[in-house]
Amino acid sequence: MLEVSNLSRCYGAFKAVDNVSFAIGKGEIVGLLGHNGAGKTTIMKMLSGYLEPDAGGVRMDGLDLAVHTKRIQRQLGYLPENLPLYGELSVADYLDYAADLKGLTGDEKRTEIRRAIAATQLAAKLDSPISTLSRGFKQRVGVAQAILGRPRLLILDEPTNGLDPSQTQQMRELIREISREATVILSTHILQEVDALCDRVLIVSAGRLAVDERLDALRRGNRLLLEASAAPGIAEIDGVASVEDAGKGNYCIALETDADPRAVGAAVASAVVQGGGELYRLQPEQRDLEALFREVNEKAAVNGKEELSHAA
Ligand SMILES: Nc1ncnc2c1ncn2[C@@H]1O[C@H](COP(=O)(O)OP(=O)(O)OP(=O)(O)O)[C@@H](O)[C@H]1O
Repeated sequence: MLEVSNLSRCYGAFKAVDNVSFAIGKGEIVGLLGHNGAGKTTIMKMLSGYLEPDAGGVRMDGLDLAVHTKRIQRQLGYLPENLPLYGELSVADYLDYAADLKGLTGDEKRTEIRRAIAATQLAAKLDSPISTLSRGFKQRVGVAQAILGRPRLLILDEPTNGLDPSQTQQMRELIREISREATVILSTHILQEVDALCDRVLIVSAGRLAVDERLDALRRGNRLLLEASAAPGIAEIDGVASVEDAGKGNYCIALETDADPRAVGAAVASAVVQGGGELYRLQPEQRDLEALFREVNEKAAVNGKEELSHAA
């Protein structure tokens, strides 16, 4: 549904997004995770057509966003990080204005506004000026404008930013509800948010895409750690994506997405033994989002130091 190819964007000489590619299918909830300044907002702005990439492109259902900008924007909803809400407008007036901006008219406009109000439970606040709303309600107004027109792709930048725990819970339920009809990309730097909501995680580090992984695969464990005297022919085993030789008889075996770790483990064990080698250890690697995130950041820190020493 959404194809992002080699997206890059600089601010002056600084490269904020560097050659990012991924594809997202219909109905997925994808978390875009990364430290402050990693490039999440810049990517989302480019996905929504509000910022032009310097290189690369975005396609939705095969259509190029740079060419069919308006047509694609009508099918997407965007909650920016700092949504400019007009404080003096009432919630009802603001949503009316937002619906106009989306090109909604007549009955469709009325139906859509009603639907967005019901989905975000804003009925009690319709006449309240936005400036008088709590942070949580302002965020709901932001989501309400984003879902007007039943977007097929919803892009939410930090949707629970500044919300208290109960508002956060309500927002997560709302996002789950919305995802029944739409593909959702949400950016956050909160790991639990991704764990609680998403099917898949993209981790951005220093503008680059460091990880693109399904959370069920991550939980199931998609790597095997092998310690053996030799690892003959392991890379050719069905279900093995790659084998990294970590030295001293240690190998890290990455599995293909749909591979069964038990079946691949059994095949690896036989390959070692039948090849005349000795098997010392074979186990699935236990990883969770936190470990993965830590790994990415450690790698980024090492790369950063190397780049600095090259520059010196
Ligand atoms: N308009 C701009 N001009 C110059 N630099 C910018 C601009 N917008 C973003 N940057 C820089 O680009 C980098 C990526 O910023 P971006 O806002 O995309 O990161 P982020 O991952 O969304 O961060 P956060 O989690 O803090 O919102 C940062 O170093 C930021 O300072």
